[in-house]
Amino acid sequence: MNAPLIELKDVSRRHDSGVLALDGLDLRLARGERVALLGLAGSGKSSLLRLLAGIDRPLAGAVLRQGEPLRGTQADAAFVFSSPALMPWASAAVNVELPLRLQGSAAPAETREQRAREALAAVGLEALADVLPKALDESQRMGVALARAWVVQPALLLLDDWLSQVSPAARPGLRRVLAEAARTTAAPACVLATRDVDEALLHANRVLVLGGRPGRVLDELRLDTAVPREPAWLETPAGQRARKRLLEALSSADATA
Ligand SMILES: Nc1ncnc2c1ncn2[C@@H]1O[C@H](COP(=O)(O)OP(=O)(O)OP(=O)(O)O)[C@@H](O)[C@H]1O
Repeated sequence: MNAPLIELKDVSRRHDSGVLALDGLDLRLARGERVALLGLAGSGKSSLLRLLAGIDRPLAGAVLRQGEPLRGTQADAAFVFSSPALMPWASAAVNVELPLRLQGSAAPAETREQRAREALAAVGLEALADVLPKALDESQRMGVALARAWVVQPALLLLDDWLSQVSPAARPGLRRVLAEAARTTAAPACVLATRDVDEALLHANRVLVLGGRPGRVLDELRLDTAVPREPAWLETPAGQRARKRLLEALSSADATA
């Protein structure tokens, strides 16, 4: 059997402040897989994403990338946060190019720009490549942030609460943009951290409920239907059963925190 893209074995993570954020955590993540980390504030979701990206190191246990110990950050691991954090003075294309510049890409400027435009095309924003962020609406700005992650051709895409500050009406469109981008190129493994049960259910084939202090996996739910799911799926009997189970797991997390 092929090694998973990333594997965490009995991992714990202590922050420099002394806080033990995670303990005894196991996770195998396959290429192209869509996982949601669901948990209350402080349950360790972001800490786990940072371990997967190689930004932080575990206190104990192992983080393996295709069977080898992960050493430092990975050029093909990309984050999207709840704030798009675009440079206001730079066009969408220049914003999207930024990771290539930061990675010290040896590619000529024209190639970098071409890749930025391709990443914008992947999220349906090619026509806005030369536009400044202030001329974009909120979902276009988040689309540019997604393109900025896409430009590195990620094998691992880490979404840290990415839709929490987008208005509810704009969320289905952005989920579809992500799904469409993943269809047209090699789909990255995609890990979404969220406090929102419905967001987890619409995104993932596997939902891990994190909870307790330190954080650990309290429950794991596998879902077979294709993703992304439309919000109407939440009202089906399968959707309601899944939501009930996750809400119960979250309230037990609350009790153990
Ligand atoms: N850089 C840091 N330095 C010290 N402690 C931290 C740091 N980051 C997180 N923590 C602590 O680690 C624990 C887990 O935090 P983490 O941010 O991973 O949780 P989270 O589930 O992502 O929370 P949220 O939903 O609020 O983003 C918390 O107790 C938090 O205060």
